[in-house]
Amino acid sequence: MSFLKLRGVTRCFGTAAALDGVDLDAKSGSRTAIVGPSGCGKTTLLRLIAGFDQPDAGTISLNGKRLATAQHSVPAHRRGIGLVMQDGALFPHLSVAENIGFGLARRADDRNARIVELTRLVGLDDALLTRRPHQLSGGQQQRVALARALAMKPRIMLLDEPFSALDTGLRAETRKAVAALLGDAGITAILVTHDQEEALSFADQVAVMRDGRFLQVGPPREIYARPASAMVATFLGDALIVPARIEAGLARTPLGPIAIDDASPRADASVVLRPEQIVVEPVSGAPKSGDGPDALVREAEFAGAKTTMVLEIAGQEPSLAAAAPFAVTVTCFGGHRPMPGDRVRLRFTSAAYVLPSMQ
Ligand SMILES: Nc1ncnc2c1ncn2[C@@H]1O[C@H](COP(=O)(O)OP(=O)(O)OP(=O)(O)O)[C@@H](O)[C@H]1O
Repeated sequence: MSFLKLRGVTRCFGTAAALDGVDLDAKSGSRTAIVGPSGCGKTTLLRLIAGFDQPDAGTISLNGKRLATAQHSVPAHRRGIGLVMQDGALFPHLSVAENIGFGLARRADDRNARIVELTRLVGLDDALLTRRPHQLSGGQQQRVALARALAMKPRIMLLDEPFSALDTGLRAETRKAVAALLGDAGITAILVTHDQEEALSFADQVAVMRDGRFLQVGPPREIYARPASAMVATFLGDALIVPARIEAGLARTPLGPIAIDDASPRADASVVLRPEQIVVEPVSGAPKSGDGPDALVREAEFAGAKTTMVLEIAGQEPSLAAAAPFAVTVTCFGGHRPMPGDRVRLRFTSAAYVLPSMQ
């Protein structure tokens, strides 16, 4: 059963709808990531769930009880919802211990023991308890913010880009630690992020948002492999999207015929290939069966494990409305690191996915 349930949640500022009829179901103990471009409504949604703002229409329910409608709103402090923000929002004049214990009863006998317990729970050393927030690293500050939120024993933890100020290594490490901790405590988490990798690795449910609506909601593997539209495909990672005519179980494309997932014949379609399905090799000898087209490397941006290239390919399917020569941007991983001017051959290692929608 759904623990957190949103139905038709709408919030307008002036005439513009920041949220436009959002539905969401999150099971108890699950982790949902909301991902989308800047200004699409992610923070507005978290603020409504937290109780800092009220919907103009729709309902927000938690465990079968209504938290908010346009007419009624349970105050934020009665919702049992924790919130961790991008910058941690720690109180700068308080020590780490005072920050963590902020919401705990001052006179409680076990206050200090609970602060130490929470400190250890988030992987911090007790020695940091006397420090002020500015004497901590960004990652340590985020863990203190998390401990402070956990102290209130929330039923739901809302995380608004909590890792974005951290550098890459620390970010991945903190994210993993937080996911494990929330999982162990059985706390339902809603994470807002710009970062698709973060969304896919953190969550068991990803919601892709645009212009105040969810374009697609689903498990990370499903939504990555079977995006509902080109926008979802490109938002969740690098994608090569090519126009296609689907016939006889194959996609006829400007890159030549490409094997596809099962799909019915269609004159006007698009297929998606992810970088891990594309091998870029030096041209050697005649093409073998199953090889893709040869191409000229126009641009190549080397970024360590991956190289992103603009390739020029002699259009192979003149009936498709794609300019010949056809230019594609391809990201590939692997040992071959082509340079501009090189000739390369493409090979697709698994079937492409036919997008259900042309948008
Ligand atoms: N208090 C407000 N008054 C007027 N407009 C607002 C208000 N809060 C948000 N908006 C508008 O609502 C839309 C959604 O904003 P929101 O902050 O939810 O987006 P976001 O997806 O969190 O963006 P970002 O990723 O940049 O933080 C934006 O167009 C924003 O300008």
